[in-house]
Formats: sequence, C-alpha cells, structure tokens
Amino acid sequence: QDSDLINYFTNLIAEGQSAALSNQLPTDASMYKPTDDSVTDYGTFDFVIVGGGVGGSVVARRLSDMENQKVLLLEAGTFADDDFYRIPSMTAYLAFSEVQWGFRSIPQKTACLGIINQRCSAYRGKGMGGTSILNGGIYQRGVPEGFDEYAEITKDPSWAYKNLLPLFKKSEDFHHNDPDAPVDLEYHGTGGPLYVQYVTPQNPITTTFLQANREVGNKVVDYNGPSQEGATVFQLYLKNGQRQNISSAFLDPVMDRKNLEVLTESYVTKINIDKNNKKAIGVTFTHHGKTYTVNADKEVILSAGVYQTPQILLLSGVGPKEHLEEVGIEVIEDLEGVGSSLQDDPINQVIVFRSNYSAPSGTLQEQLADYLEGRGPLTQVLSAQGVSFLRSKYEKKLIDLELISAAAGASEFGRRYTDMRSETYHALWGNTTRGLAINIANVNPVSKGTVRLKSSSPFDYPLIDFNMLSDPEDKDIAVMYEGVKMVMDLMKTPAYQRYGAEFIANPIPECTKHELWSRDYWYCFLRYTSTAAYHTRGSCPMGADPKKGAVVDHKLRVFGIKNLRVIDTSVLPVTMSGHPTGTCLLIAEKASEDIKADHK
Ligand SMILES: Cc1cc2nc3c(=O)[nH]c(=O)nc-3n(C[C@H](O)[C@H](O)[C@H](O)COP(=O)(O)OP(=O)(O)OC[C@H]3O[C@@H](n4cnc5c(N)ncnc54)[C@H](O)[C@@H]3O)c2cc1C
Repeated sequence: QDSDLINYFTNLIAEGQSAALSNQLPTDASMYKPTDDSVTDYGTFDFVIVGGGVGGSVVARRLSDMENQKVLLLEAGTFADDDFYRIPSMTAYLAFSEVQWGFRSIPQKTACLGIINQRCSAYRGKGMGGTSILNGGIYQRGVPEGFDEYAEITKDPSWAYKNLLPLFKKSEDFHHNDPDAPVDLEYHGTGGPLYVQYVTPQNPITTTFLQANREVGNKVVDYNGPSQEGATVFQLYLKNGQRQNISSAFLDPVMDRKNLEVLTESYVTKINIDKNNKKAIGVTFTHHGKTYTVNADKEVILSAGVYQTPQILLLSGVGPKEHLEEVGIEVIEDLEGVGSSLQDDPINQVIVFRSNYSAPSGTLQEQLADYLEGRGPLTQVLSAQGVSFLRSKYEKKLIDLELISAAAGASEFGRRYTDMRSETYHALWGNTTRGLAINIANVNPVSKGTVRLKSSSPFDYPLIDFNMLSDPEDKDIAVMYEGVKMVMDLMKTPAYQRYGAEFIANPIPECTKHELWSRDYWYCFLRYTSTAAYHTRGSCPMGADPKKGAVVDHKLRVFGIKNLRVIDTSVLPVTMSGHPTGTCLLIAEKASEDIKADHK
C-alpha cells in the first residue's frame, strides 16, 4: 500500500513540476467575461465578503459564528487544497499553476532591473485561501512597536500591541515541536484554528546560520515573542509536515454552517453604491459566464487583496478623482489614498557562496516515505529555514533588515521563478549547484508605489508600480547595503568557514562600470537583483484623515461610503517588519469583533 502511495506521489510531483516549466499565466481577467448581457438577482445576505484569501477566510468564519446573520463569500478561484498543493517543498511550482493570477509590475526604473523587461513579478494566489495557497507558510506577527504605531496613526489605542496579543493567540494552535528552538510560551496560543510549528529537523545549514549569528553577537529568539530582533528558525503553519492554507484552517471546519455560503469561480466587478446616500448595497459579479447582483443588508467587506481591493474600489467610483476621470469612471467618492501608497519590501535575489556543504539527500522515494511520516525535505518550503531580523544603523525603533538563509543551487526552474534575465541569474549563481545563499530584505522601506486602473474594464489587470528603492535620499538602498556588509561578516565566521564558504565573485555585467565591490558597485548590484519580497501592503491604508491618504478608519470602514469595510493587507499603514499573513489574520480577527459588536 505504501508503495502505491509513493508511486502516486511520484507521478503527481513529476506532473506538477513539468507543468510549472511550461504553463503560461494569464495576462488579464477576460476568462471571467460574461457571455450575454443578462443580469440575475442572487438574493440578499447580511454580509457579502469579496475574496476568500487570508482576510476573507477569517472574517467569513468569525461572522458566521452569528447564527442569525447570513454570510456570502465570493471567490474568483476554486478550492485549491489537493495532495500536490499540500506538499510544502512544491510551493514554488504553484506560482505557475491555475491558482496564480500572474500580475506583473509596470517596467521599473530603480529596482528589478535584472528582471525580464524590468517588470517585477507580483505573485498572488487565486482560490480559497488566497495567496496562502502558494506562499512560504511563514507565521510571523510583526514587531510589537509597529502596532503601537498603528495606534498612533489611527488615534485608537486598541491597536496597541498589548491589546492585540489575545487576538493573535486566538488564531493560533502552537506546537513547540523543536526543543532546540527558542520559545516564549506565554506569547503563543493553543486550540485556535491555525496549527503552527517549527520547521524540523533543522538542517545543518540552519544550525550553521544560527551559530554564525551568535558569533557576530546576534541573539537567538522566538520572533513571535516579546522582541523580534535576533536570529531564529521559521515558524510555519504546517500541520504534520503538510501545508495548510488559511481557508482550510479556518473555513473547512465550519463549511456545513447553514448561514454561510461560499461561491467560488465568482469574479466581483463592482461594489453597488446607492449614490443618494453613499451606501454600499451589494456587489455585481460574474459566475460561469453570467452576471449577477447580490444585496448586502448590513455590509460589503472587501478582502480581495492588495491589488484587487483598490482595483474594485476604483472600478466602483471610489478613488482619486483625477485618475477616475482619466479612465472614464463616474466619481462617487473622491478618496485620494485608494491605490496611492502601495509598498513592498525590496529583497535581493541572494548573495551566493560556494561551499563544500552537500545537503543530505536521498531518492525521491525515500523522501516520500519520510513525507508520509510528516518529516524530511519534502516537508520544507524550499530549503529556507533560518532567518534573522536585525536593525541597521539607520533604524531606531522597528526592524529594517531580514536575512534569510538557504542552501540552494542554480536551476532552470530557479531562473523561471525569479524571472531574471539569464545574464543576471548566471552572474549571481555562477555554475554553483550547491551554494549557500542569503537573501537581504529591507523590511521598513520608505519608497511607495501605486495601483491604478489600465481602463474602466474590470477584465483588465490593474497597473502595479512598486517603485521600490526610489526614495531620493537613497535611504532604502543604504539599508540594504548595510545588509550586504552583515552577510559578508556572517560568512567570515568560523561557523561558515567550516564549510569553506567563499563569495562567488562574478560581477553583474551592467555594474562593472563601478569599481568592483565598492559601495557604488553594490548599489548597482542591489538595483539589478532586488525584487518584491511579497510583503505587499498599504494600497488602502488605515488612518485618521482621508485628506492625508487614509482610505479606511480605525475600524477599517471606508471613508465616505457607508456599510463598506476593507479587511486585508491593503489596510496595513506601516511595515510589519516581515511576513504579512500573521498581521492579516490579526486585523481580520480584530475587525470581526468590531463588526460583531456593531451587529449583535
Ligand atoms: C510567493 C509568496 C510567498 C509568500 N510567503 C509568505 C509567508 O511565508 N508568510 C507570510 O506571512 N506571507 C507570505 N506571503 C504574503 C501573504 O501570502 C499575503 O500577504 C496574504 O495572503 C495577503 O492576504 P490578503 O487577504 O490581503 O489577500 P489574498 O490572500 O491574496 O486574498 C485575496 C483573495 O481575493 C480573491 N479575489 C481577488 N479579486 C477578486 C475579485 N474581483 N472577485 C472575487 N475574488 C477576488 C483572490 O483570488 C484571493 O483569493 C507570500 C506571498 C507570496 C506571493
């Protein structure tokens, strides 16, 4: 029986990997176009939630706790939780499957220069669970001081970290499965919907990374404890070595609730707003070639993610007047901030070191036998396990640098995933197949970009401009350069020198005009090799004043439009210094409590 299972998984992996090398991603949403002009009434619900991703799944679960409230969740994709999706080490391949929207930025001038056409990829999940279908599964909450900043920005003390800790714990079912990994148990919850565990076993490269950090004076910490600063191993929302997504964790257990309907393959094109009283009354969507409208008696909740939430607001006439007029959309509410402050963290596509380390391997069949027992390399999302969150000399309060360690090699798929031009990719990796790699991310940048409409058609993809590393003072790139120096110091430690770590000194061709390894060379290197870390946020930020760019208030209600909230990563006003899913869960838990209080 075991050998049947192993054969089944062997074929599944072969098919999934080969599809990922050839699949072409869509360039627009025309697959959702209706085939006729008819419009059908889909009825009335109390709450209509747009998008079944991280925010939407949590809100649907929590609002449907109220048995007397009817909840409809509309999701453009389908359920994406089969055996292939659940194998953590297959994560990267999902970027080239039908659960990925396929967005790209417009051509960039200050980062992503080594990417084909200078267009950073903007991966986003499509389906129940949203981007958590294909993300790294890293569970990280964000620096406590960052939430204190939310409280200041919104003038609402309930956003202070000390008030949020119980809500973080509410989502979590923490399992301290690695006795070597540090933990502050009073900061963790048990019994919540999301199973969280450490990556085990730690691979030797991770142990080396931690040791090297100790040798340069960094602490080893539980990054979800009182302080995020230091080095550690990722906590992931895996369950018994398999990927969960946020929908499978939060919604699967309640899918039989009579007051909850989840309608997949439903693409929302517009929020219907009563112009007389500026009240959201429902949405329009397409489903299997037909157009529908559905009414929301109480609220419409937008959880379509950081690109499509602003897109839907703009399509509905809520956004900067000038832009709406430019694309020919009637202005219902002139709200300057919609799509105007997109942020992502620039991450450099690794500095690679040659070494004499060889990763413990085994045949696929052996790895599958381990996987079926919940352990081994297939239970690991890539080989990245070790991380440090650090502060450069420019940062006084939050964390501004994240270093991620992995053991990896050059491959055709690796090039496709990063979408780098061959020359840049090969300069980075040389012909190393067994490299030690470290990524550097600036997790508190100041540069901001935009999300805008290409046209008034909901079937065009939005125009995404990350505009990373564009600040005139060059602070964002200076922070990354500090990261380069830290990586070089780490590699000189006895811990790394045991593996003979040696920097692969193949310069990026376009940067050889600068003196090699000078500050100017590294700045050029960083602009060529940096792309978005997918910590994308802030396209509809919360705040106190819509005239200063806020789109939603402290309870995530859209300024100027009644009965409309945004509950997803669009609302995050400042960095969470790392990976956003934990923060998104938190804001969804918090907003659900506010909504429940309003509609008891
Ligand atoms: C490659 C990658 C790796 C990542 N790794 C991590 C990680 O390890 N840890 C971490 O914390 N974060 C990670 N992230 C980021 C994290 O996954 C996202 O920040 C998070 O999923 C955002 O949640 P959301 O609710 O804002 O949007 P999403 O989860 O993207 O959900 C939005 C949902 O809305 C749906 N939708 C959009 N438009 C419409 C429409 N018009 N009609 C109907 N439905 C619609 C989408 O299909 C999607 O399901 C990663 C992201 C990427 C791309």
